[in-house]
Amino acid sequence: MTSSSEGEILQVGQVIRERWKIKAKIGGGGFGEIYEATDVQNHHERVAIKVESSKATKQVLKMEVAVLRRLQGKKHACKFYGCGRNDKFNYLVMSLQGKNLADLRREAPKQCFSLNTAIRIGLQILNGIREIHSIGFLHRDVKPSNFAMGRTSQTMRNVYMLDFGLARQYLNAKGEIRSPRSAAGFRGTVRYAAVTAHKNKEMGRQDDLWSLFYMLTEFLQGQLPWRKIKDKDEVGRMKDDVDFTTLLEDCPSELHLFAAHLKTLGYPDAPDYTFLESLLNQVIVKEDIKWDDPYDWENGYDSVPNRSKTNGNLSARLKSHTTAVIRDQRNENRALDTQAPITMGEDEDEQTNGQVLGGGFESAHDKIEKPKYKRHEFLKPKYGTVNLDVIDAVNARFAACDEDRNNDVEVNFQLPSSILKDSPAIAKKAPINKSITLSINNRYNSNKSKTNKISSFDNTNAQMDDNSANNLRTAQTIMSKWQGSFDASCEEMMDGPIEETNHTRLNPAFPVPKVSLLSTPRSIDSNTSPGGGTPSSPMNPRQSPVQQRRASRSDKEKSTMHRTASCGPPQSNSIISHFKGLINSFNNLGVGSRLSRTTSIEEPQQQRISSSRQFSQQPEPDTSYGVGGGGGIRHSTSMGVNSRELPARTQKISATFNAYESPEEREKRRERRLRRRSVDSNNGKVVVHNTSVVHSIKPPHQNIAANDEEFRIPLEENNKPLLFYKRKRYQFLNFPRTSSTSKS
Ligand SMILES: Nc1ncnc2c1ncn2[C@@H]1O[C@H](COP(=O)(O)OP(=O)(O)OP(=O)(O)O)[C@@H](O)[C@H]1O
Repeated sequence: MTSSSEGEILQVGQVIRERWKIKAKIGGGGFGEIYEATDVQNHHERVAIKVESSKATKQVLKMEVAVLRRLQGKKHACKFYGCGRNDKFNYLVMSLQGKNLADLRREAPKQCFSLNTAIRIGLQILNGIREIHSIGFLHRDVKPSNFAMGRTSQTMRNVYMLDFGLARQYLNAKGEIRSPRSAAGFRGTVRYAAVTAHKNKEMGRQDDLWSLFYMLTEFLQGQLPWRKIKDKDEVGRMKDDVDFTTLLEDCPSELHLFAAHLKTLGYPDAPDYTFLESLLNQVIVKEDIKWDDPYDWENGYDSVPNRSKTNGNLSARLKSHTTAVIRDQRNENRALDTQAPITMGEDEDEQTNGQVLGGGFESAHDKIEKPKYKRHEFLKPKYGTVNLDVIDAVNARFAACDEDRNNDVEVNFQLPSSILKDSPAIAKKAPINKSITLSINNRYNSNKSKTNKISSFDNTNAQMDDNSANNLRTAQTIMSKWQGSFDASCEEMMDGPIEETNHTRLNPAFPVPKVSLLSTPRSIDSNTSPGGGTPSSPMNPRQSPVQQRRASRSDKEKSTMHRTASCGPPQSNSIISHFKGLINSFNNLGVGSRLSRTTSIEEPQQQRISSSRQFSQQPEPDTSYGVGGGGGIRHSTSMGVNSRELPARTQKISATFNAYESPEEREKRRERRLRRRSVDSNNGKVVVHNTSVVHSIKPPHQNIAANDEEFRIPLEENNKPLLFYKRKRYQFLNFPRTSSTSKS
């Protein structure tokens, strides 16, 4: 134990909330500091207090509190006594436990436990993991230092699970498995993390159990082959290619079966905890282990065999195999990397080298070397180097942010008759109105049910998707890939109540039968332009690097997406352009553009009529916005299709956004737009009516690539390419930390 000193969050003798008096610092991990304290209001009961600085970039204590509260009453959870915050720190008060398993193993002469101890401890950990899974969470940092033995005579043989700072909810409020993100940052501790984590994939329940498997192996063998290896990716490759026969040499054969079961499990699969438990129980029976036997540390490690010696150097024996694999796979595995900063928990005892660290604290060296999680920053990509998986992860984040917010946007697309003619499937689905409704942000909930609220979880960092049924997962994933473009700012969503404003909820002007549109730009690209990069694609000339990467994804990747093209046959380029234009417009809105936009796309012969009827802006006094001073205009708000007044052949997409814009800004924008359009204007193809721009659409059979400009709804006022918006959207992820609130 170390006493707290200057520079640490709490000082010895300090009393928190007139109740908990700090006695000593007993631990300090990557995310906080642990102190022993006494409860001066309750017979000086000894408690543990975990604190994190309120200025810490990683605020994990709220998650810890949320999980620990839900675990109350479970056998392997500490008692929760209270929590709170002040301007300096956040704290969590819980029951004080004894030594953690990492320390206990290090104290053993050969850094390993007897089979007797390892299996019984393993069984308890298995049950602890089962408990946290039963409340809908993954631990994601299962490792020896996150399990401690009880401290009192009643609890000293019980294992307690600690540290829920990296926990993640895998069930939604309906008890359904949340859709996996196709990319997730590395979470956990390199030595014990499952291969899934190394691959930046969404972790499932089986991954906590893989960590238990590595723990058990280390308990028995005294080391893991990748113990000395710092490189996360290399460790991941070693785990992926490990020879289990060598790894589990001299271990009970049941451990092979343990691993074999885990290998059969994917993200959504429920592990067979009972089977795994029975495997460990078989060892207990086979080895005649008694539950009352002392644990190794209780009898001074007398019963610990010299396993490490009989096993020789496990790392060395496995090394030649894995090195060869590493060389072969190095390039291939680079594809697993995301551009986002990868952070990781570090090996807990890499520096111990077989020695026991006093009190089990991290050395200063550990602390310097230990990379810190950047929980909210890991998705922030470098400009221009975003890969698709990161985009998917971002979209998942956005999905998490829009929980129960009324920010859904619905757009009705009136399809050009030429397309309907070419696409009987669409025509069949929307026989009367020839419309497609695209629900934006209301992802996965085509029935618009909003029952996925997880109301009791407002005050934590948990990320919750409101995605629902498993059988919709494919569609959900697809929708998220596209619809992420429409999400509003996380900042806005996370920072307290949202007023439902017109610009966050746009209703269709005329409700029409809804048809889900599940084909993504990616699949559209592949349909219309195999390879995604042919010059004939109308999108191609302006494809951002992200789009190009998207288009050039390998066939293998594409096939694993199980894309659903519910719109039937490949669609005409013009409708794709319409959608893309709308996406771009929404992007503008999403990044907080103050532009007012009234845009119409319609057939040439109708453009003047419709523009005058439909798209004239409706100035209103600038009273309700109260920003930007007087003289601003609040524009009308509507989005949808209105073809009632128009002749039957007119097909149009209209989008009018409600946003503030001063007259000067509007005028400047108009001038810029005119400059941009001057060429086309000369051909009479673009008509500027008032402040509305009406673009003519060429019939699909014409060479639209050459006239791509015509098909684009104006983008941002500086006409930056799409990537600009993508980048802006990522910036939302860097939202300022919301201040935590006391839960006590
Ligand atoms: N309730 C407790 N009783 C006794 N010791 C505790 C308790 N909670 C934590 N500790 C000790 O503090 C150490 C670090 O705790 P914890 O894992 O919660 O912090 P952390 O900052 O998340 O650490 P890391 O990043 O290394 O996982 C534990 O290994 C354990 O030894």
